[in-house]
Amino acid sequence: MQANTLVVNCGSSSIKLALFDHQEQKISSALVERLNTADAFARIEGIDAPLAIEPEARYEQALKVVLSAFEELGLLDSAPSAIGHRVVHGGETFREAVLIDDDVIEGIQACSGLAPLHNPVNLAGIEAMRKLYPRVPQVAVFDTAFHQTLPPKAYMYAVPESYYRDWAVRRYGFHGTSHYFMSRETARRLDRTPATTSLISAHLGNGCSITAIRDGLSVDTSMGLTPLEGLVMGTRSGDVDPGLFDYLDGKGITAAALNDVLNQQSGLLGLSGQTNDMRTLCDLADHGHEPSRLAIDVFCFRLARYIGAMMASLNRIDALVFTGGIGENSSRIREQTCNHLGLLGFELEADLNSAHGGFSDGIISSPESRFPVMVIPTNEELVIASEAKRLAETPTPSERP
Ligand SMILES: Nc1ncnc2c1ncn2[C@@H]1O[C@H](COP(=O)(O)OP(=O)(O)O)[C@@H](O)[C@H]1O
Ligand SMILES: CC(=O)OP(=O)(O)O
Ligand SMILES: [Mg+2]
Repeated sequence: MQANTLVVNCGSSSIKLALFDHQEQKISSALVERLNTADAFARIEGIDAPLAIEPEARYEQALKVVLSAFEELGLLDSAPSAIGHRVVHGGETFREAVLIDDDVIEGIQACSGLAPLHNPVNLAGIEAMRKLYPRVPQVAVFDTAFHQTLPPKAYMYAVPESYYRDWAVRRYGFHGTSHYFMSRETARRLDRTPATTSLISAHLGNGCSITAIRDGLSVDTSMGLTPLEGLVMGTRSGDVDPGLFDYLDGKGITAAALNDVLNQQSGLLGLSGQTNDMRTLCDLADHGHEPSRLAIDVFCFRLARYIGAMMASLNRIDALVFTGGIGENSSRIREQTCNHLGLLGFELEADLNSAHGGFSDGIISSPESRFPVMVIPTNEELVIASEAKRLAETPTPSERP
């Protein structure tokens, strides 16, 4: 079976690829890891042997290796008909997915300062794919797009209003493609329409964010101007007192240096001193490593506080939904978080929560719970593929009759 749409998600040290057919069924996926190091490798779903990637390979070289393997396996014709890229920050310029041209690339570059860990590498992937497939329509799908419906009371910071007017300082929110998928999939599973479904969506991966979705629209979210605000994450601190910047400036740590620390050396890694990986952290805590236990406690408590906060934006809750690597796989994190929320009426059913060694898919709350709690695996790739296909098939103004 040959692919129609290719989805590319370039991270700082990894590339995730997915191939979809004409019916939007996934036919394969691949993951490149440890990019820019001597032990870079790629793996294609269902194939045991890893593909060798040259040491210190850049995006284009790594992509070529995977794409040739897809071709050899008969999964990809000489070229796909559309390519969809995940782009993290679209600022106020991009309110929805767009076909990529030189102006779009410039627009994405202009937003790079607001997502320095993400946008430059997303662009590296776009540039590489444009070189490899110059004639294939390529589409950018933004993490920020779904949050364009936030009301001003949720997106404005209480700072001088001119910061918004002059410098576009506001909450943008991220992981929008995942939260959008959650809103549609939750509605489908509850036999409702998206426009009548309200939920709290907790996306817990390496980056973590939570969104209040009212009648299918994002109305509040924990990430802000950049993907640093909000929940505790793998290496990101989430919320801190902004007074920290001046205080540590007095100790010789500049704002730029502190920003790097808060993005790359904080969160679970900073608190535990060991790892940003939640699975490893849970093992360490089980073996009595106190800093790891503390990191988990801070993670769950912050998350519980945010679940409470998101209720202020909703007039009904059809479900609290967990997703992302941690949300989908860690019964322990879901349990510890919901244990803070008894007063609000969230109650898990232990057997449902811990079925399948932690991995869950479906309802995990008890019949007594005031609100259903669910686990739903996210599928950002599917949303990106369907946006890419839709835009690639939309006639451009010059093609319209
Ligand atoms: N069984 C598990 N228990 C706890 N954490 C897990 C488990 N499986 C995966 N995770 C965690 O999920 C996180 C990665 O989430 P994922 O959504 O795959 O990341 P990314 O944001 O890179 O897509 C890691 O912290 C990993 O340890
Ligand atoms: C925006 C963001 O945090 O993305 P990720 O989870 O991929 O780091
Ligand atoms: Mg992710």
